[in-house]
Amino acid sequence: MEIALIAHDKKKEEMIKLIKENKDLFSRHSLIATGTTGKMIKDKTGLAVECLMSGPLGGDQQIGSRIAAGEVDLVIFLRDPLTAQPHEPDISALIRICDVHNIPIATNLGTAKLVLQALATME
Ligand SMILES: O=C(CO)COP(=O)(O)O
Repeated sequence: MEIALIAHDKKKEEMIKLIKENKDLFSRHSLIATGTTGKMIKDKTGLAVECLMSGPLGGDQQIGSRIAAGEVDLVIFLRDPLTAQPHEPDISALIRICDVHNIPIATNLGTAKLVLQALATME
C-alpha cells in the first residue's frame, strides 16, 4: 500500500511515536510525506520515505494530486485543531479529495490506531 503521512508541528512527536510502535507494519508499505514530517520520520525511525514539499509550501496539494491520480491508499494526517494554519485551504482540499475518492484518512491518533490495527489484519 501507498501510505501518506502528514503531521502538524504540535503533532509530530505523536506521529513519530505511532510509527515507532508500528515500525514493522510501516516497513512493509511505501511511505510518502510532506517535507518536514517526512524528514523527521526518516531521521528518527530510519524508514524510507518519499518527501514532498513542506505543507505550507504546497505539500498537502502534492499529496492531494497523488490521491486524485489513484496513487495513495491511506492517509494518516495528525492535524492540530487548536492552531490556525496559513494553508488551511490546502488542508481542506486534501480532506475533500480523500472523500471524493473514498480514500481512508485518519485525522487523529485514535482513528490512526484503529486503521493500523485493521491494516495489520488485512496483510
Ligand atoms: O503543514 C503540514 C500539513 O498541513 C505539514 O507539513 P510539514 O510536514 O512540512 O510540516
